[in-house]
Amino acid sequence: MSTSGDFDCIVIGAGVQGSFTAYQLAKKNKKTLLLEQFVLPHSRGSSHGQTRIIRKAYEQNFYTHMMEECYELWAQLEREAGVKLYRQTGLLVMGPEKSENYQNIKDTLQTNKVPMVVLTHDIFSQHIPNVNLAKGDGALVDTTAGVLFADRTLKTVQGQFQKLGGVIRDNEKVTDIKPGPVVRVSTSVGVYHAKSLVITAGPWANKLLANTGLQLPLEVVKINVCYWKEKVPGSYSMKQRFPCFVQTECLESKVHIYGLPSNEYPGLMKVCYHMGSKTDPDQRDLQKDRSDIEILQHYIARCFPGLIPEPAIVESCLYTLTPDHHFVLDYHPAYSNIVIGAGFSGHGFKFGPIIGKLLCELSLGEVPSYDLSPFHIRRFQSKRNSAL
Ligand SMILES: Cc1cc2nc3c(=O)[nH]c(=O)nc-3n(C[C@H](O)[C@H](O)[C@H](O)COP(=O)(O)OP(=O)(O)OC[C@H]3O[C@@H](n4cnc5c(N)ncnc54)[C@H](O)[C@@H]3O)c2cc1C
Ligand SMILES: O=C(O)[C@@H]1CCCC=N1
Repeated sequence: MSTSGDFDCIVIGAGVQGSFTAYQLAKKNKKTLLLEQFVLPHSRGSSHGQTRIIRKAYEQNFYTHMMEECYELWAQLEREAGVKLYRQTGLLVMGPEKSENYQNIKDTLQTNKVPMVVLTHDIFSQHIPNVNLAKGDGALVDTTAGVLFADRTLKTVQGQFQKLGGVIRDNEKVTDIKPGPVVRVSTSVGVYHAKSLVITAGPWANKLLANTGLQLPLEVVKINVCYWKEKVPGSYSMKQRFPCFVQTECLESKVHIYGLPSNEYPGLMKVCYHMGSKTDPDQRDLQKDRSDIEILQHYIARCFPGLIPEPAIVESCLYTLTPDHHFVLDYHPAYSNIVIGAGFSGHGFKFGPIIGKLLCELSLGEVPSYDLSPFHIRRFQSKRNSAL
């Protein structure tokens, strides 16, 4: 196979965002190359694992708006590939009734007429068994929410990209980028040229952007992905229609705690802390902080009495955080044919199809389908609120 070539577009990074971007470009008949440093599939970045939450329950209207179309795009891909990628379970949101976070989510759902159910304390346990709702906490269910099958998504979207004539070259690390009207990309194997470049390198974004003279305020943190054993197997399972959940804040933590019904490992429910400790993505396994697990243990013992409060499995995954936890979807400030998708801050998977569409639009010089001002690089000069 040739180790050099000319493309309409090169996409760097075959995580969820790069894979959907490459697929969208190929759908528009653009000759596209998707480069990945590791052998695919891999578990060193942010997109691996079996499951992710999809939801419309957000504090900000702009995310809920984007999710309206995004659900359609997920369904379209499922139909096109004949694969099931989404399972509706609902998302239980719990948090201090009067808190800003909880009220903002409720308001956004109401404003956007998203189907939801408010669960008062007197009916809560009828609907959600085996969960203790804290005194003073409100509870609602975003009924549109559910679980995305993550690994299956990557396999599917990369497969569809290849069926459209797209080229994936894995085990090929990008080592240099030379900007210009035609961008020159060097890898561990060869040299490629393209009219435009999309950088979706996840936790490695700043390492790559250094080749273009840009650094973004990104922080990479390692997440301990914890699975907890059900005392009665199946009591929090997807089969029993147990929902995903987010606890916006609680006695133990101001940081969100979230979980998904047991499914991928029978008898084990995934419950995680929405923050981790700083790491270098190439040194991930040296970061051994487990203080979040202690917080989770206390929370689980108090609120999920049907789980053994000791993690049965701990896996690793990386978040790439921006200061406000909103994404970066923008042109490179110095080069209009280099597009950046970065900083997905632990909540970007569900947006994959729409991010792919938007990054494709930017790289083709089209007007983006949504107002991208919340995602512009220039916002880092001013302060903003955080996202869920
Ligand atoms: C534990 C955990 C739980 C999460 N839960 C949810 C959830 O419930 N719902 C949700 O919507 N989101 C969730 N997220 C967030 C979501 O998974 C991420 O936002 C998303 O996966 C980011 O994808 P990415 O493509 O930007 O990054 P990545 O998946 O890391 O992809 C970047 C790719 O670029 C490649 N790369 C980097 N540098 C180079 C180079 N020099 N040359 C070639 N290739 C390179 C990397 O190897 C990698 O494959 C979660 C994340 C984690 C870690
Ligand atoms: O994005 C999601 O839905 C999950 C749950 C809430 C915190 C971050 N990720």
